[in-house]
Amino acid sequence: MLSVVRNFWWHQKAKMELRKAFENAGLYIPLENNKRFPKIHKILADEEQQTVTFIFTLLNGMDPKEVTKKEFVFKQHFGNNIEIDGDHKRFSLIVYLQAIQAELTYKYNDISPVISGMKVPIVCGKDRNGNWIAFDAKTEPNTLISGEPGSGKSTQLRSVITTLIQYKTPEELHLYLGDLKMSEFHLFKGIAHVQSICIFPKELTDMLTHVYSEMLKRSQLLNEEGVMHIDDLPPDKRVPYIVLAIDEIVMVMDNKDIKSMLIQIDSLGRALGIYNILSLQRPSHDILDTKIRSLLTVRMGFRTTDLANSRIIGTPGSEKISRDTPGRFLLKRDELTEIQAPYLAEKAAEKILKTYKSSSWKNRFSGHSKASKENEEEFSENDIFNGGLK
Ligand SMILES: Nc1ncnc2c1ncn2[C@@H]1O[C@H](COP(=O)(O)OP(=O)(O)OP(=O)(O)O)[C@@H](O)[C@H]1O
Repeated sequence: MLSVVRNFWWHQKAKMELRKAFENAGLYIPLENNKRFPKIHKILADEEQQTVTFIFTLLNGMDPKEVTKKEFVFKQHFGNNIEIDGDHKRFSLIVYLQAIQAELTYKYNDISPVISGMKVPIVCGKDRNGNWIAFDAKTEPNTLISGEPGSGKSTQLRSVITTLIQYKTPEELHLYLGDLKMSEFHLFKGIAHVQSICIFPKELTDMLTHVYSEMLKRSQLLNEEGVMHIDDLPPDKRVPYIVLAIDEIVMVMDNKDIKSMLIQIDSLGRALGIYNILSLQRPSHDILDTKIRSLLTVRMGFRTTDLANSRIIGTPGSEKISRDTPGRFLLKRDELTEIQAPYLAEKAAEKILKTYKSSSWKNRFSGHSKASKENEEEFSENDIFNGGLK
């Protein structure tokens, strides 16, 4: 009985607080001696998720834009951790009772139980409820990481790649890295998993040509063996997973050959065990046209300058991320989730990676190496650019 009473009073208090917020936000219709407020339909408390959700509808004639414009008033009443969503009439206001963790130090041991069992785990970070979030590139093969300078993209790539190196052997996973900013991937030089680190567009073209020809070979192999996925190949014919990661693609997306190969790799890579992660500072419709965007199904939207940028990434709300929280981003998969990325400093990464270095390491496509010439002999330009997989 006591809990029923407590529940009733709690509901009344929450309702009154929302009414006060409507009043301060000017969301009401004045009557002679009274005010008509939006209709509150439901107040739901979720103990597990630590949220309170209000569902309300505006009265006819009320401007829905006022709700988002007056978001600050709702924050004054319910705190900074709220989310307002709705269209022209019906809205939800979610109040998060637990703030997202602002700093999260990268520790492989914390991540390891979450990714256990995944084939090619891509670590994201922690959500509001303190749960680690990661996904398997085997089922979600192509990812876009985007956001303005200093928002945390390179750091995130560093954590993702460092995690993969610790999780898979060099026989199980090959990494192909494009470092067009010439800033990040030097850390991975000498790592046995890493086949190549490219810093110039020509090297990148050679590297992609190689990955593309590998894709054709794998496709033929699956055909010959009559299987649908590289995981189903007989043990003596197994091939490693490939992760292709390119930091800052803006420099090369006007190169038609590179764009064409990326589109084909992203379209066909899933069953062939070839996965792609692209990072990009300033998204625009020119760089991320609809074709490539539709293939990059996972999006990590770090802080952006405005809503237009966030929309291109597919993470509206990224423009609201504060400068004071680098590493904070919105993860778009089926749903949009706010995440804090782990922080792995360069020095800490160097320490982890030391044990994975090989003294016989060679950077395959650096300086336009002969490996690309071998591929050119195996596959003609027609194979590569005019649908050799048909
Ligand atoms: N997950 C994180 N947690 C805490 N701080 C972070 C995190 N990620 C990045 N930072 C801080 O933000 C700084 C910039 O990060 P980073 O270089 O990854 O940004 P970026 O988006 O790649 O920038 P640019 O596009 O200019 O290279 C880092 O030096 C670090 O101080």
